[in-house]
Amino acid sequence: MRFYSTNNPQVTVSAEEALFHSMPADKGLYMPSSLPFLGPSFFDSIANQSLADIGFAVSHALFNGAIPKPALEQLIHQAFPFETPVVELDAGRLGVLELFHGPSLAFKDVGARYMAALMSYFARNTDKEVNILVATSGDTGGAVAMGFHNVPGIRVSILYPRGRVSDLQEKQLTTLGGNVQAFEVEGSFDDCQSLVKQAFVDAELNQHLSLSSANSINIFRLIPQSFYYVSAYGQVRSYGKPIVFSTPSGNFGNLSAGVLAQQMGLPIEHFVAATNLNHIVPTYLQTGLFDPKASVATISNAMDVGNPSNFVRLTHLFQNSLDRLKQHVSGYYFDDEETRIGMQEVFRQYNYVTCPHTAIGVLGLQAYINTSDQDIVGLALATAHPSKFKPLVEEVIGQPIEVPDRLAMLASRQKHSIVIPATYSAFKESLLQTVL
Ligand SMILES: N[C@@H](CCOP(=O)(O)O)C(=O)O
Repeated sequence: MRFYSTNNPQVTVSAEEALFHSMPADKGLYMPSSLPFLGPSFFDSIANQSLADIGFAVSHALFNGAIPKPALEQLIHQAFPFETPVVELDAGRLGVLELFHGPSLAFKDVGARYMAALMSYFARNTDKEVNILVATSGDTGGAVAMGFHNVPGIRVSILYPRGRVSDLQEKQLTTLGGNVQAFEVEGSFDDCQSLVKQAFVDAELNQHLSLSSANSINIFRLIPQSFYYVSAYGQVRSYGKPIVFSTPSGNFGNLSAGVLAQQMGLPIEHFVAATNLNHIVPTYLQTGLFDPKASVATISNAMDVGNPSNFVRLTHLFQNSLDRLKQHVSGYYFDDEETRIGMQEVFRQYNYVTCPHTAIGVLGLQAYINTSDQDIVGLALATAHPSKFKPLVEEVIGQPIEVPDRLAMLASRQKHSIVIPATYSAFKESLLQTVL
């Protein structure tokens, strides 16, 4: 499997290089040079297996022997000791795909743990330290912190926007210690993401440090996210209806992963791109104008992204054709008041508690269903456990909710962060001081 840069399709690199270097020097993003069409019969044969078995079967087809089968099988089973169950809200019509059963209680565990396993495999014979930089608006940071905590030869630096993540999300980023450190940036998520991207193309910094990313700019964060679309298909295909996924979106990695699965031959009828007021992609789908903006703070903070990294991948996946993109993806967006009402309605109608992001996924799906005359099974991706947003969720639904022990125990832990202004010079200086 080789990967090209979206800025220069002529130059390709190996899987190992795309994994460790994350971003090409020309500032594009890596994409698979050729995606194997595995076909519906391949997916039918694996779709009812565990997430780990699905991950192994798809990875084996993609790596095509580059990682020996027993090693691949072992590393993927270590990465995925959890499942991604579908919970039906209205049987055969509407459900949620729960992606929050991993250690950090968010869908990002799937990509982060797969990357950590692959990096450990490829780095097993070197003593070079890899520095992972990651920008987070809430969920990626916690998953990466846990996925890479105590992984030998790896240091993790997490950048997050001060005051713009939930309390428990912040504890996940700032309390592990060891090889994980957190930079609390006086700015927005977009500032954090821009600092990380500048670091990757800073020749001087790259002389001192071997840098890699665990954000969705790294194609190996996205590939494993395609596995749970396969698992979902297996759980609802017996209805024999077209399947529509509604993906709550910020950086658009999750939706791009679904499109990768679709293009490998997984029968997916349509996608809904559901966002909060950071509606750059739904607006693009309406107007054809891609107009990134400074992000707006919302109650669905993990989706507060004003310049979605993976937009370029989405356009490449549809050969830069807006019409093709629109055939497969519809966009909807919702403000905070609509999100709150959505959370209340899902709780009232189905006795199911959602986080604000998942509620936006359900709202997007309902909006799509209202415009479609097809009889479909709609699945909204439940991206995070509601307890990560406990005070908000309890206030909105008017009831206390339970917090899983692994999250509750963080509340009393001491936060450690390095506060920096949102300037590249401050970040670079601080990074060099702490990791060299
Ligand atoms: N929604 C993310 C923002 C970073 O996105 P990523 O998919 O590129 O890691 C978060 O929760 O941090």
